[in-house]
Amino acid sequence: MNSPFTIPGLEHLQPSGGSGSGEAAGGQSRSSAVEGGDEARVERGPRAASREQLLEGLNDPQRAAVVHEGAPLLVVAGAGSGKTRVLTRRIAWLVAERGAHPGSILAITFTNKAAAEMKERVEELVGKRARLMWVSTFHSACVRILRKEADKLGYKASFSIYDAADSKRLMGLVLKELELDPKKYQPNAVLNWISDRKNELVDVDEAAKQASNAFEEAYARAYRTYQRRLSEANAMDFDDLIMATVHLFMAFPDVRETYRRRFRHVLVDEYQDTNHAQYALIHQLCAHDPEDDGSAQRVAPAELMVVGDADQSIYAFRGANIRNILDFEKDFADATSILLEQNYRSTQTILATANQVIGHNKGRKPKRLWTDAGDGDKIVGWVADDEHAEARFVSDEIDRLVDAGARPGDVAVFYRTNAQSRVFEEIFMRTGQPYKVVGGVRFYERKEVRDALAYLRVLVNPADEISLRRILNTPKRGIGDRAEACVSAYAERERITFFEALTKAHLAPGIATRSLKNIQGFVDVMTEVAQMVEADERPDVILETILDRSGYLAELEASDDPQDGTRVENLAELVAVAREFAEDPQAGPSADPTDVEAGTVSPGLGDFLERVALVADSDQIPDADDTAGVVTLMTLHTAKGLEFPIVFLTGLEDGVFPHMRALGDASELEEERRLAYVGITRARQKLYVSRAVVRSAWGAPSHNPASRFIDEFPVDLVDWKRTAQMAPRPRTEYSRGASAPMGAPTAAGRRNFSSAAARLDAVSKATSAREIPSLAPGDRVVHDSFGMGTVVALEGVAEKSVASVDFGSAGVKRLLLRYAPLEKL
Ligand SMILES: Nc1ncnc2c1ncn2[C@@H]1O[C@H](COP(=O)(O)OP(=O)(O)OP(=O)(O)O)[C@@H](O)[C@H]1O
Ligand SMILES: [Mg+2]
Repeated sequence: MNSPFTIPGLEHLQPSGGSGSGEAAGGQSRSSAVEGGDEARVERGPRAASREQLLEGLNDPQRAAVVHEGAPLLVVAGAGSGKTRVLTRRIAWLVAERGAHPGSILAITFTNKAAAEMKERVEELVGKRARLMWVSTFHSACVRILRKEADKLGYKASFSIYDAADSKRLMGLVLKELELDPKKYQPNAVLNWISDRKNELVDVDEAAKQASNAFEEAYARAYRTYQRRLSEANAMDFDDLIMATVHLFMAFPDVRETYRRRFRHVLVDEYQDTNHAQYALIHQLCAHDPEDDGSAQRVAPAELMVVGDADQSIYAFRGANIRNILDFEKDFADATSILLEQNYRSTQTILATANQVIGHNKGRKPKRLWTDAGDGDKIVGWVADDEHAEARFVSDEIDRLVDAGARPGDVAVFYRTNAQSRVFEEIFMRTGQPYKVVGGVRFYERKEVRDALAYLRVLVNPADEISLRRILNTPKRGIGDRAEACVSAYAERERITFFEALTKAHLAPGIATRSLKNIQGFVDVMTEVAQMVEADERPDVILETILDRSGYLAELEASDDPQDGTRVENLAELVAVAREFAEDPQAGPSADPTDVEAGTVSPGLGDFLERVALVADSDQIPDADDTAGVVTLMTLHTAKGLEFPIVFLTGLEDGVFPHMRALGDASELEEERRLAYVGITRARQKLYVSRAVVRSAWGAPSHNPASRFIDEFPVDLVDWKRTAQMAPRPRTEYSRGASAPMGAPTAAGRRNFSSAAARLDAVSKATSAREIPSLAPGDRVVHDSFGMGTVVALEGVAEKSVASVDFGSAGVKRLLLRYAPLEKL
């Protein structure tokens, strides 16, 4: 079956195929989060690679990094210089040549997807025992530690992991409890503030001390209450995972000692994007122990290797601290650095452009990054009238490239913000070009999926109040807000959890008899199914049982709303995900070798929930083998670490990229420029840059001047195939704003305004009731989420017309035409 982690409705857009070559001159190649390349030549199977094979295809400094022993090692180098390749080979080298036990290796990657690929490569080199390594993101590694040690922090091992939506709900409750005006204190703003504190390891008490005005005091109070409620719910948010692990090590030196004894080798990719908390964690494991006066039997610190590129630091907004890489030699005694200077990814043209752009950032260490891949093609520039014309250009150009022998899987389209994918999706749907949006609408964010997961979480952790309240009256079972409030008040008074209060609801004052009966029914079902969890029943079986026993499925099935049909299918998909997990815990992109594989424990519901909780945006990158026929769309942030033969860098406009927010801020502008550097250096052979003169953002069309980054491109390396139509000044078009006079719309501009107005109109129609298209069986249609389909049947009349449409692998859907975002082709 398809990967369970793809978005239902888009799976049909994944033909198969794929080949690889790590050599830029090697023609067709696939995208890869780590390295494609000559790894493919290394024999698969249990036989370990020879010493020569482990060092094959590495240059001298790369080899030096692989075989380095002892002191902390920093590999700094520009994009595409083989940092990730070196890290991967070093792991294999440690196991194969230095006799390191795989279980003594902790390797940190930025995404679960990258971790899975890295593990696979190492396994190819050293065989199955590679599975005992910890190759994971910071978050996954911390979860594994915390599951074992949770009790020391006052948590149960079954703690829930709250994602952004859960945290927001909880913050809503917190703000209410503290009677903070929701207009002044937005949940997201408070959460961001708290996240910043956690990334800096500032705990609740410290934050309260630091607060210097009434606003901050209120934030600090919200932080305190939020943490209290998280811990009452036996839950942690994402930032807690790291902070709690650091605090654990600080508070329990013996625990830290255990992990220092265990991890003899720590390796970190993308080190430039670590934040302070992550840095502290590495420090705990790898720095000399300041309390070690030689008297106690302390363990020597682990061998540490970090690789990174300060020019690619793009997560400052999430607390990443570029100083971590700049100060490495200060932070770790007797550290060594190795520089890599040869780029193996891109042509000279692409590299020169990237180097020149990033050269505009101040206070960076200049780097010499060179390639012997040859000049390659010039960069192609295109100025479109509006964003639709830009998308058309990209689409036409892809057609042309494919006719000339390229595969759609070789192509990536990048943009600054998620919302920009929409126009590209529209045109690809029209032309029938299969595509994949990485990090778009997420399967796990759909309501029904979240509801189902909330049920499971409560079964594992009844203290999880947010999940419990979510499902208490979903489906509707006659437990109203009033009853919920009574239970909540009772819980607070008795200092018991919300679930316990439910079991004793008859003792809580003010609840109507009918509500009591309904509460009892709910508690009975949960208690009964929880016994299956106790008995270690398979996650898929538990899921099916609870969907059935809770009445959730029945309610959807009885509904006339065609959307509910889709919901049932999504739940079926979730059951399939759980089944696949039960049968093969290694499956899925965030696979992590746990004790499960060691054969000690069978994969339980808790393991399944953990897997699901840790699936990050970027994990929707399809497997290389699935992507040969699929164009990849993604934001620049998601593109980090990847490579593609052909790249379209779109929306190069001031206010779009660089982002509006950064225009007035020198340091944010530098971060945007690093993002541009990341984008340009993803391209191996061919780079396109484009911009739109008029763009409708949030519905209102605006004239955006050309991105200032375009000014920074070497003029002679860009071949402008089309320049702005309205300002025919070919010699000045590189300069910012020259082609798009503000406030002076030309005829073309006005046309765009009116077409934008028409689109707006269409949008507002689409969100309310819409005109019912006249359809006949056999008609081709396109749906906003399911893509292209064929009408197979029609029923009902006028307002009640329902069409059954076959959307290929997304299945046949019944859609109420009055509301469905459906267009006849
Ligand atoms: N010595 C080498 N010979 C041939 N190809 C190489 C060599 N080193 C790296 N490569 C190839 O160059 C490409 C870039 O390597 P890699 O992804 O490891 O670079 P990176 O430094 O991690 O890049 P980024 O900064 O973008 O993360 C890959 O296709 C890799 O297989
Ligand atoms: Mg890399």
